Amino acid sequence: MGADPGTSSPSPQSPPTAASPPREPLRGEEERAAVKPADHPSPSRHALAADTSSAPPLPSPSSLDPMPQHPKVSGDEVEEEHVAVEEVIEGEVAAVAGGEGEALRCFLEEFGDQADDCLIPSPRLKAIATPDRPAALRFLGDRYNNLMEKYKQQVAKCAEEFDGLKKKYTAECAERRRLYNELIELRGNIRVFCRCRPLSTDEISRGCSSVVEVDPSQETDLQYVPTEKERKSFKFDHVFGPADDQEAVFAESLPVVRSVMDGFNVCIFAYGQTGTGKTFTMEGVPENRGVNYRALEELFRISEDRSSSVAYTFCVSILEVYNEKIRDLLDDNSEQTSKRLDIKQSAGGAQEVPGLVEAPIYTIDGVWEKLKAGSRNRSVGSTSVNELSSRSHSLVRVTVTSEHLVTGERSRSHMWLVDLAGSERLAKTEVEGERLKEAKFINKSLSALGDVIAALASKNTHIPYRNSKLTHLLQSSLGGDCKTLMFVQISPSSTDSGETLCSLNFASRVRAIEHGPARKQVDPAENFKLKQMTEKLCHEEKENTKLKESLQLMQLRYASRENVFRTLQDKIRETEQACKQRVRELENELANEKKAARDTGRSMKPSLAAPVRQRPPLGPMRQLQQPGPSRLRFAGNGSAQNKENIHVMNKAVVEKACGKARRVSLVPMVRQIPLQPKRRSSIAILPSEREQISVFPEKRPTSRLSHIQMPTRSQATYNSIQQPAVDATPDVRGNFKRLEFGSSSKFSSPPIWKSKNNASSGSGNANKLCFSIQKRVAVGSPAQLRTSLMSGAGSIFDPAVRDQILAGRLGNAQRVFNSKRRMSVL
Ligand SMILES: Nc1ncnc2c1ncn2[C@@H]1O[C@H](COP(=O)(O)OP(=O)(O)OP(=O)(O)O)[C@@H](O)[C@H]1O
Repeated sequence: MGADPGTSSPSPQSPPTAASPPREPLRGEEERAAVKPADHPSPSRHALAADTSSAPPLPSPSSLDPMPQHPKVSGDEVEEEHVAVEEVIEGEVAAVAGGEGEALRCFLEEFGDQADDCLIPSPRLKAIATPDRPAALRFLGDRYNNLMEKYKQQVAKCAEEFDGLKKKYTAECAERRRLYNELIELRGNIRVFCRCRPLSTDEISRGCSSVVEVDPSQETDLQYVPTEKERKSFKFDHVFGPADDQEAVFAESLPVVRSVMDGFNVCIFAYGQTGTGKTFTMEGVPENRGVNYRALEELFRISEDRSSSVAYTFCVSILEVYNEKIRDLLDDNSEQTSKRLDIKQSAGGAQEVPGLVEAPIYTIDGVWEKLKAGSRNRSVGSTSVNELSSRSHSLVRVTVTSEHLVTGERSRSHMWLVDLAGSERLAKTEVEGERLKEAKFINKSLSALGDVIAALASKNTHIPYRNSKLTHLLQSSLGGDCKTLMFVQISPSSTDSGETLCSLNFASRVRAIEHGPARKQVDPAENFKLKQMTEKLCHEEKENTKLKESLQLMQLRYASRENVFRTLQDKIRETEQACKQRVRELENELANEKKAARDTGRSMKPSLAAPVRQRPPLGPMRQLQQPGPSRLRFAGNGSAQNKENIHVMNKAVVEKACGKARRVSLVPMVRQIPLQPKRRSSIAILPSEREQISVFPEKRPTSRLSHIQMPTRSQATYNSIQQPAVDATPDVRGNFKRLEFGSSSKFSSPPIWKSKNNASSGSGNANKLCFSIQKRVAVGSPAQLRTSLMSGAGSIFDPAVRDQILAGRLGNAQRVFNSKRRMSVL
C-alpha cells in the first residue's frame, strides 16, 4: 500500500491546522522527536521510503549523526563512514518499520479500553500515519458497529418502556377518571355553589349594607344576616364571596365540566334574582370571561391532551326560551318567524330540538365567535333593576362526541350552560306591558323549575318536566343520570334581602336532591349496534345450547352403542373360545374312539381259518356304556360327536347335546364284521300306524313316526343338534324321555352312515347293521312293546326283559344278524 502524496492528513510532525487545536504530542511521537528531530530527507531515505511505502517520512540521516564533519577524510574513512551511515539508516528504517504502528498502538491503547461511547477526537485519528489508518478505521468501524448495536438495543428497550408507560398512563387516566367520577358522585351529582356579587356603586351610594357574611376560611358556609336577630346560616358545596374572581369560580367548576369529556351529561346553570350576576358568571365580559367560554376552552385543552387515544368533536347550539318559545340564537334569520322550534324526544330518550343549528367548532376562537353571536341575538331589555336585564333563559348546548382510538368506544354527551332569566318581584321592578308579560313567563318557568327540583328532592315518581319549555329542555340534564351544577347568585344588598333569602332557600332545596349515580351516555348509533349485537349473541347462544344438547344426546347414544358392541364382542369371543374348546375335545374324543375302534377291531378279529360254526355264539345284546365307534347313538349324542355333522354349533347347544346325551349300544363288537360298504340291510319291522301312535301319543297321525331321525341318502345326518334327540335310556324312574323326531325318510330304509371321507369301513357297516337291529329292538312286537315301553318296570331296559327280548322275541333279528355276519365273513 503506497502512501498517497496528495493526502492532506498531516504527518505527526506537521503543525496543527487552524481547524484542529494544538495538541500534546503522543508518546511515540515524543520518542521519535527526541531521537530524530529531522527535516532534510536524503535521496537514500526517499528511496527507502519508496520501498518501505508504509514508513512515515524519515528524518535526515545527518540529523541522526551527531558527529561533526571533518574537513579532510581519507577514502577508506569515507567509505567506512558511508557504511556506518547506511547501517544507521537501515537501523533507523527498521526501527521505524517496527514502530510504524506506534501511533496506532497508542491510539488503540488510549481508546481501546475506554467505553464505546467515548469521544475520539479527529486530530488523534489524523495523527496516525497513513498506512496505519485502515487499521484505525477498522477499529473505529468496529466500535461504530458496536455502538450502533448498543444504541439499537437501547432504542428497542426505550420503545418497550415507552409502550409500558403508555399503557400505564392510559390505565392511570382511566383510574383517575373513575376516581374523579366517584368523588363527584360522593360530593353529589347536583352541586350547588353560591356566589355573592359585590355591592354595586349605586348600592353603596344609596347606603345599602351587606346582609351576607362570607368567611374565606369556611368555603361552604354562608351567613345570612339581615339583622343580628335573623342570622341564618346556609351550607353549599362552595361559597364565593365578592372577592372571588371568575377564575376561582371556574376552578371549582372544572370537575363537572370535565365529566362531559368522559361521556356524562352535564348541566351548569345560574339562578338568582335579576341583576345578581348570572350573566356575569356564565358569559362574563370580554376581559373577564365566564364559565361558558372557560368550559369550552377546557374541553379543547382536554381534547388536545387525549388526542393520542380519543378523538373528540364539538358542536355548539345556542337557544333561548323567550315567553315560552324556543329561539335559535345561531340562526341568521333573526326574525325566525317561519321557524318554529319544538322539543321532541329522540329514540335514545334525550330531548332534541329538530331544526336547531348545531355549529361544529374546531378552535376556541370559533367558540368565542359563536358565543358572542348568541349573546348578541339574545333578548335583553332594561328594567329598573338591571339596565341590560336578560328577558329570556339562555341555553348553550355543547355536544361532545368521542371515539376511543384503541377500544373504538363511542359516546355522545351534552353540556348545558344555562343563564336563567332573573326572578323578580313584579312590584319591585315596576314593569308593565311587554316587560310584564316577559316577567310573568320568566317567573312561571322558574316556578316550574322549582317544582321539578322539589319533585326530584322528594323523589316523586312523577317529575313535571313538561310544565315549561325550560324544564322540558333540561329534562335529561336534571334527572338522575347527569351531573348538575347550580350557581345561586345573590345580592349582598340589604335592599334585596328578601329575594336573597328566597334564592338561598331554593338553592338549599336543590342541594337536598339526592341523585343516583350518573350514567355514561352512549352514542345512539352505537347503542343500536350494541342492541343488534346483543340480539345476535342471544340467538347464537340459543343455537349453541341446542347444539350442545344434541351433541350430548349423540354422545349418550354413542356410549350406549359402544357398550352393546363391547358386550357383543365379549360374547362372540366367549362363544368362539367355547366352540374351539369343544371342537378340540370332540376331535380328541373322536381320535380316541377311532383308536379304540382300531385296537378293538384288531383284538376281536375272528380267525378266518376256524369254522364259522365253532365260533362262540353271540352273547346277549347288552347296553354298553363304553365308548367306541360301534356304539349306536341316538339323535343328539351322536351328532354332537360327529364332527362332519356339526354345521352350526354354539356353546349352549353343544353343552346340552353333549353333556346330557346318553349312549346306548346294544350290539357288542359288531364292527369287526366286514360288510360291503354300499350294501344296506334293514331287518327292522315297520310298526303299524296304530302302534306308532300308541307309543308316541303326542305325535300326530299325519307326521311320520320314526324313533330315529332319518337322514337323506345323500348325507346321513344321523341326528341333528337342532332336533331334540331320542333318548333310549330311561330316566331314574325308568321312564323314557319324550322323544321328538324330525322328518325322516322311510323307516324301512336305514340311514347310511357316512363318514367324513366317505370311506367304507367295517365299523360303519357294523353301525348300520346295529342300527337296523336297534330299530327292531326299539319297536319290537307291538303288543308287548307297548306295555314294556309304557311301564318303567317291564321296559326293555329292564335287564331281564331285555335278555328275554334279545333271546326270544328278537331271535329273528339275531338270526338274521348272524346269518348276515356269516355271509360277510364268508
Ligand atoms: N361578581 C361580580 N363582580 C363584579 N361585578 C359583577 C359581579 N356580578 C355581577 N356584576 C355586575 O353586576 C351587573 C349585573 O350583572 P348581570 O347582568 O350579570 O346580572 P344578571 O343576574 O344576569 O341580571 P339579569 O337577570 O337581569 O340578566 C353587571 O354590571 C355585572 O358586571
